Amino acid sequence: MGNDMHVLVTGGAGYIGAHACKALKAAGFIPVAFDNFSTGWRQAVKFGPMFQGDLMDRASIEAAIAMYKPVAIMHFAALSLVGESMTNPAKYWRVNVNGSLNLIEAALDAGIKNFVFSSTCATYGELDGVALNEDTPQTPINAYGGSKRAIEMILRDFEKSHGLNSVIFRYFNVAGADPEGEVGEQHVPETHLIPLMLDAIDGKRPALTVFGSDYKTKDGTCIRDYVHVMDLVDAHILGLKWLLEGKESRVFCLGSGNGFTVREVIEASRIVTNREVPIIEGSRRPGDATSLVSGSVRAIHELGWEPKRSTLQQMIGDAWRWSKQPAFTE
Ligand SMILES: NC(=O)c1ccc[n+]([C@@H]2O[C@H](COP(=O)([O-])OP(=O)(O)OC[C@H]3O[C@@H](n4cnc5c(N)ncnc54)[C@H](O)[C@@H]3O)[C@@H](O)[C@H]2O)c1
Ligand SMILES: O=c1ccn([C@@H]2O[C@H](COP(=O)(O)OP(=O)(O)O[C@H]3O[C@H](CO)[C@H](O)[C@H](O)[C@H]3O)[C@@H](O)[C@H]2O)c(=O)[nH]1
Repeated sequence: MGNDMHVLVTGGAGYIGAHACKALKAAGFIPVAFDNFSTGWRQAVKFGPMFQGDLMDRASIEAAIAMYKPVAIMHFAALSLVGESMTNPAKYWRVNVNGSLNLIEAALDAGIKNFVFSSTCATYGELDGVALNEDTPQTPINAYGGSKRAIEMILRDFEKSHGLNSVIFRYFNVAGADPEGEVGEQHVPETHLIPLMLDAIDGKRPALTVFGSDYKTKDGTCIRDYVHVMDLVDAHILGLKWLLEGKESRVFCLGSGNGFTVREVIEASRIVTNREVPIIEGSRRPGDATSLVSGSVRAIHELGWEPKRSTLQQMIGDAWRWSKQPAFTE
């Protein structure tokens, strides 16, 4: 790839965006981390320029695009707490949808037509036990999933009207950290299962609360499909190249295809760390679907994606090593 191909990475200071910046640099691109640092970290911007801006401030997006003239946008920036989206849906519709609209319009005005977007399996909703793929109907049950579904629809409409090309990735549960330890997951507040579990093992939290033991699953706890963050960002490089080669807009699910209950993840963490996980049995968390597991092989067949690291053992092991490093402070 060209020497000076900039890619604007919104949310490039966040968990997945920072890993994507690392992968972009390794693939010969220059990742420009566009971020308002609401949940991201300046110290996670290590692989290219940093641009402080906000999706809600269209002028800041235009300024970043004018400065770097990116060949494409990778759009990670979003609010993504399912629980908060249930109590404050307006915030999710405003930031995720209006913010994305600002970004898409600014990109099109500057002649940028290549767009890689972070969507989610939370757009599917409660589809008990069905293996999910790109053709599964989307009926989100929380405002977070609803807002992501709306952005997917905007991208499709803008393709018809303005020739925008997009690769939409619907992620399952992203986990793990850069095995080389340069970046990793650090959310405040943390809501994700694996980092919370590791904190409980390490005594940084009193215990892990298991959200519901009365689901209709083999052990009563929710089933999720966990995918390693480095595998996930590998797919983004393939998706970017797909667009730069002029191929058609496409949706891809990114999951490992394996579903694990919360109790199975607890057991895997016990084995990886050789420590007990202190747990409390709690009630269900509003907005949680019973089971979300990918049944798709499209990314493997069409993009040539090879998820190599998405075993529970590797994801938990990499997250565990990351948790032992000094935390980001700014
Ligand atoms: N983590 C997962 O398991 C998962 C699963 C499915 C989809 N996703 C999606 O992937 C994307 C990245 O998730 P993450 O876990 O890295 O989240 P994150 O919170 O770590 O990163 C989001 C980044 O966007 C920035 N940001 C937020 N609002 C902004 C705004 N208005 N303007 C500019 N920057 C803003 C934050 O400061 C942060 O750096 C999100 O779109 C999320 O919905 C994540
Ligand atoms: O303290 C906890 C945290 C989580 N869980 C359970 O662990 C599983 C995983 O929960 P996470 O919060 O780690 O992730 P989600 O499944 O809620 O993920 C959702 O939110 C993510 C964004 O944060 C992604 O968008 C993803 O696609 C979407 O399904 C769920 O069954 C949840 O109930 C617990 O039991 N206790």
